[in-house]
Amino acid sequence: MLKTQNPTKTAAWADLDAHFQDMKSAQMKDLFAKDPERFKKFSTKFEDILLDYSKNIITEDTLAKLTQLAKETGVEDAIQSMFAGEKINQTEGRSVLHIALRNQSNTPIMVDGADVMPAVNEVLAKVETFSNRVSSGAWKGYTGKSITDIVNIGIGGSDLGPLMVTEALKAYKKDNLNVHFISNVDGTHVAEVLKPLNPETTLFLVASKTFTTQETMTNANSAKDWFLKVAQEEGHVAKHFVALSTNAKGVAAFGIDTDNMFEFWDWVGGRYSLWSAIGLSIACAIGYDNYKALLEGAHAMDQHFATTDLENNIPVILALIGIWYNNFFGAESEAILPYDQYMHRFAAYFQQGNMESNGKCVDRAGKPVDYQTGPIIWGEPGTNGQHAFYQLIHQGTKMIPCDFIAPAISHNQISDHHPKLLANFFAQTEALMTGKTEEQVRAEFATAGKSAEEVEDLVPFKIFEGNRPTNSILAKQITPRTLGALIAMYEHKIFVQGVIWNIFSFDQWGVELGKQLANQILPELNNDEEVASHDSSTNGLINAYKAMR
Ligand SMILES: O=P(O)(O)OC[C@H]1O[C@@](O)(CO)[C@@H](O)[C@@H]1O
Repeated sequence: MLKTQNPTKTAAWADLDAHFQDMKSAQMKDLFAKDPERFKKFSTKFEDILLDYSKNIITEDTLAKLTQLAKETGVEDAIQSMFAGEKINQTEGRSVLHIALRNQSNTPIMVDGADVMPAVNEVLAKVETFSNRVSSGAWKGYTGKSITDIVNIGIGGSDLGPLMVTEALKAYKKDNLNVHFISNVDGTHVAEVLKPLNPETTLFLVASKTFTTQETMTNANSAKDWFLKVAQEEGHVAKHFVALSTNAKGVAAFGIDTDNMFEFWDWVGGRYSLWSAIGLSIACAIGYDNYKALLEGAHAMDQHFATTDLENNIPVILALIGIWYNNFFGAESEAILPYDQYMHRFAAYFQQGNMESNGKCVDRAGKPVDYQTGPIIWGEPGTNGQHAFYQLIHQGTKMIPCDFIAPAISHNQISDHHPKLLANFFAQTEALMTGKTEEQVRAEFATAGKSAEEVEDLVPFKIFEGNRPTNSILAKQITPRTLGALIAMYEHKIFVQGVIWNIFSFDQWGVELGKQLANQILPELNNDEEVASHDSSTNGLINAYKAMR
């Protein structure tokens, strides 16, 4: 069980509050000027990943006080509890063991007195066999043809992870296989994905932990109708549909042979499930060996997280810096900005990972919190973001802590593209930290031959206050191992923040009400009668819809 401790009642929090009074006007430029060793002190390496957290409004004293907060809120014990398989997902009575899915050391991990590793390894072996058969062409469809297209049907954690990883590792994709993703219940998504495909050579992975999710089951049934319209016989379904789920009964009821089911367990959270059978599309797309390397990278980060003291623990450092801005500077969002087009879904993945984990307002004692918890996560690849929202990050009224991520080596070495990308990667965090003073603006105008009178009115708009915090994560290259480590790093950052905020990070009750009301409204849409069972807005909208269709 996790310790229940209101963080704001700790001595460390009071100490941080006082410290913040000194730091709120601190300028990073001054901190760098005072300490030429600053980069060395506030950067660290993990394998081929360099984390530079020196462009933050922190001192060694800040980090010491934040680390004390982690100690007083039980982070060290919480880490051990998670790795020991304790049921820390308390409201659902479950362990939280995505770390077991990638436990390449194969050390026993106990749940209810049984080691889960044999079952984990059995499913991994099945994933290996299956993905090798599909990617080698040995798996044949009902007309004897090899599979050319894989369609993952899932949503949330049963979509975002496989999608993000197969995009991020597209450089490793098998040439003979295309992978597609259907998630939205909007008929457009299934229609557009299936349009170019051939039922004879298409394999569907129905990915759903519960096998009850409305969008996924609707899309899966439409896909099955599309397939049977050509294949005709129900018996052919077995060669073209597999299920990734914890719910064998639901899988059988849908009409998928449970021999074609890849199971996982209730101690795998949906948003932490890409390491489980939900990752089957990844293994098919990039090959099992690369999928294993992804797991190995995450495992290496797990071992760092579980064995490194708080002061040098990378997920802990990132978590504490995030809390510093979220709870003391009042920052309400964080941007993840990968300077790598393949990583274009990385921020979206952590919208669920972070916001579904820590978007909570009730603490572990069941009491409403009176402090900020999870931030809003957003972001787009660089350099595109620079031409979209960096204006606000540089000169807006909001502090937006940003994580800049870039590979030193691109998978696509075309002329001088990558050096230009990296120049922007380096320049943006420098600009956000240093800004541009009024004197510098005036000097630039003077150098351009502009008289003071000419430009007087423009000067205020060209000033950059700077002092905008960023982390820089420079990886040698985005390989399966590196990506696995990066994902695990952020997973553990989220975990640490949830522990400190005294919330439960592994349930998601907040997604239930909308579904419940949608199920009540759905039958009301199946007739032309006027509805009056809701508020006037919802009634008005539904009735207007009925009048339009
Ligand atoms: O994998 P499944 O059971 O279909 O759930 C899909 C997604 O739906 C949720 O919103 C929970 O209902 C996410 O937590 C989850 O990843």
